[in-house]
Amino acid sequence: MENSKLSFVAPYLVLGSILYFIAVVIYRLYFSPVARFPGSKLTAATGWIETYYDVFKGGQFTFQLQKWHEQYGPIIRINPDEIHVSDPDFYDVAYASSAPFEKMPKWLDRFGLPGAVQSTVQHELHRSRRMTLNPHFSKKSISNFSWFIQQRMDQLCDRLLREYKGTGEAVTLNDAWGAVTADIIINYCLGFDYNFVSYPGFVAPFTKSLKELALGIHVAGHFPWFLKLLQSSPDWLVGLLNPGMKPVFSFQNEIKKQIIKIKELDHEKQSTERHKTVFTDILGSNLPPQEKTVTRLQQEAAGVVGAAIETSKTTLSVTSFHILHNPEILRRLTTELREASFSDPEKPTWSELEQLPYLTAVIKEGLRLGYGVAQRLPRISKHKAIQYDNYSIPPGTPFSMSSYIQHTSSVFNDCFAFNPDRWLTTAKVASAPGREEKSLDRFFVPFSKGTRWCLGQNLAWAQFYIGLATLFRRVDLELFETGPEAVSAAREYFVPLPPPETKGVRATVR
Ligand code: HEM
Repeated sequence: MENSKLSFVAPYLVLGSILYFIAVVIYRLYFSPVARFPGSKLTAATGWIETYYDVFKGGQFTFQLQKWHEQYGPIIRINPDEIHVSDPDFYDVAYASSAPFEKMPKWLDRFGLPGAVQSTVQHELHRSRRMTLNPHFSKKSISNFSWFIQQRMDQLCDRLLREYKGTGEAVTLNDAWGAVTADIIINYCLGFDYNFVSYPGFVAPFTKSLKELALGIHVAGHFPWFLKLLQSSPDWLVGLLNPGMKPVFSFQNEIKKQIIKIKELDHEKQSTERHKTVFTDILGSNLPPQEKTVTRLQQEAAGVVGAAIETSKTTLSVTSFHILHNPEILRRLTTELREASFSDPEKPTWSELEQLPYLTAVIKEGLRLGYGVAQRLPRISKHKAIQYDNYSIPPGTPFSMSSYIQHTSSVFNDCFAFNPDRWLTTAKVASAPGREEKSLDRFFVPFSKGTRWCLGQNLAWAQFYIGLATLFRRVDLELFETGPEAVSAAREYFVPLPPPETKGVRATVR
């Protein structure tokens, strides 16, 4: 009896689903507010195309966007809901500093950190969170901490000279930079010193786990239920299934302990701490109590640390590769560093290093070809349409641009070549014939622009100046079995990654 009921209903269910699917596709293709935007009909009809390129083809959606732009023009629809623009001049509109743009609600949970500043959807909530954090990342605040960056770089160079010099053994610079960067950011934000720089081969289980986490970003973005399932499972079970995640759990537990400890200190003691952590700032702010819960603080801290490590590590590795791969660049850089006069010749300050034109140009070129966050950065204008050429992007529609596509656009002549000299001329460029000519800096967007631009860029700049100057002043490195593919952007997992078979930027010490 039950069986015959089921066999009666089943065909109607199947037919109903097919009709629903057809109706959705017809709506998306012909009646959606973004139906008239150019682009592939297939990706306009279903979000599975994005999932296919991101998850099943391994971080290929960003590169597919570029191919679609070549085919359909500068403004395209990239999935049923979202518009992508490839026009260097539009960046100042899409990421305008005066615009109260929001982020996409569907990405709120993809890092598993919905309480973190970078996940925040609403403009006002983001503003209050960001204003609390801003002073901690001001230039003055970072300058006061630059002694630690120098100290950690000296420790790294001492080890390279003591353990690697003349041995022929190669060091993987990605790991070395990962260790330094993680030490710096964790100490600066949380007040712990893990001393990853002292680990064998500079490989710490924690930084290894972060790499693995990055590889999960597309699965978490496209299948949020999977992340929720992992988060609701006990740590011991996830650790059993994926032992690589254990260091992340213990890091999160330590953050929790630290927050509880700081919460227990009274106000006076908090403000006299030797080095103030981000928690001290948030707890001492006038944010409402729901913003000061242990869970929210834990997510904010993990978010800041996560945002810092992979981006800085990639940029420093890419820059180091290009310096070592181009003898003329290495020669000019080391000559400038040797001939400059510093108040303390052994330890130039960040502000003294900023005055060096060639070092600055090398860092900028490293940031350009490191792409920072290679994935597109969607924004939503809630109430006002955004105009691009003859197209009006309706309010509530996500629109995005990508640093990868911006930095490989025609404004950067021979865009894949590492050419610091492009930053040394004052010549202006136009993104197309007849358009306004602007300085190249206007097209430089590794930290994005607008209200959501990188919170940690002062710390990033300080690390790059002090880090690269110390390494290339003190250590004579030579690339070891490393070609350009080791720093090529072959996959996009939020940050750009080289092909999986590459072994990183390896070098011996002469
Ligand atoms: C090479 C180094 C870095 C690059 C290229 C970079 C790039 C970026 C970009 C493009 C964004 C915007 C992301 C978005 O719109 O979703 C961003 C945001 C952010 N970055 Fe960085 N970043 C770097 C280093 C750092 C460091 C060292 C820190 C930590 C101190 C940091 C913390 C953050 C945070 C917290 C946000 C979110 C800001 C917000 O939503 O208001 N970043 N970063």
